[in-house]
Amino acid sequence: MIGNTVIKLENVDVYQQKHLVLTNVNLQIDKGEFVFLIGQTGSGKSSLLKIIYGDLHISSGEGHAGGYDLKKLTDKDVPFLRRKLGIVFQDFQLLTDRTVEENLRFVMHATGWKDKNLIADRIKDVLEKVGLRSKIKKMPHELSGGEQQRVVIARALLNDPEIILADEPTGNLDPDTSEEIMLLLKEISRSGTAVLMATHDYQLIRTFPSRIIKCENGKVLEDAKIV
Ligand SMILES: Nc1ncnc2c1ncn2[C@@H]1O[C@H](COP(=O)(O)OP(=O)(O)OP(=O)(O)O)[C@@H](O)[C@H]1O
Repeated sequence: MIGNTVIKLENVDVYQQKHLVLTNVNLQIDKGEFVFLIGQTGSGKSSLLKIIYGDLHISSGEGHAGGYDLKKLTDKDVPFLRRKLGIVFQDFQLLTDRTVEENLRFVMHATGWKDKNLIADRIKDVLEKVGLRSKIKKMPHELSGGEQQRVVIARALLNDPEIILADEPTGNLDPDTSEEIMLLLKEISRSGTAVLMATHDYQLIRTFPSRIIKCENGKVLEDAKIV
């Protein structure tokens, strides 16, 4: 984090291969902010998130995320950058052959945690935060879709990230469960972790008014309105 700023992109062009997806992107997200990211299919939302988590490189412009200079990012830096970013994507699902606790422990080992007691405490901590302390020994298939998504959010919180990047986190959930997940993400942002959430769910945006940015015609627009 630089000052209170978690993400800062200045005049960034976003390419997928040779295809220019977004031009001259300027974006700042501060500690604890909640931001919706909207735009039609193919407008560049995922590409924008990929720039932030180091999956696409910045060729022109300047970018910082989680204290890293994205332009100077090396392959070795990427796992460390991702510890500063909690990633909640539909394709980062739980491992189906192990319990909630084992899923969380797996990530902790992969991100360098060694002390058994600290690991156990942290797992309890994040499950408490998402209201699933009692489900620690359950297998993913024993949980509802909303509960599974809460575990995914708990997993994203393990390394105390500066921001959660969420790509359609309510995409597979019914309206009531979607609202519960939104309430949780809002609460997380209030406690200081910023949230950037890509969504197509305008009803959810109406229910939880927040800053909205929009990918449209190759640009990222601020103060977007939904109709
Ligand atoms: N790996 C890739 N190689 C080449 N072009 C790509 C690649 N991934 C995406 N694109 C192109 O980049 C553009 C932006 O795609 P992106 O996935 O960022 O859109 P999106 O707004 O996230 O869409 P959705 O809402 O469907 O997830 C599209 O034109 C897409 O075809």
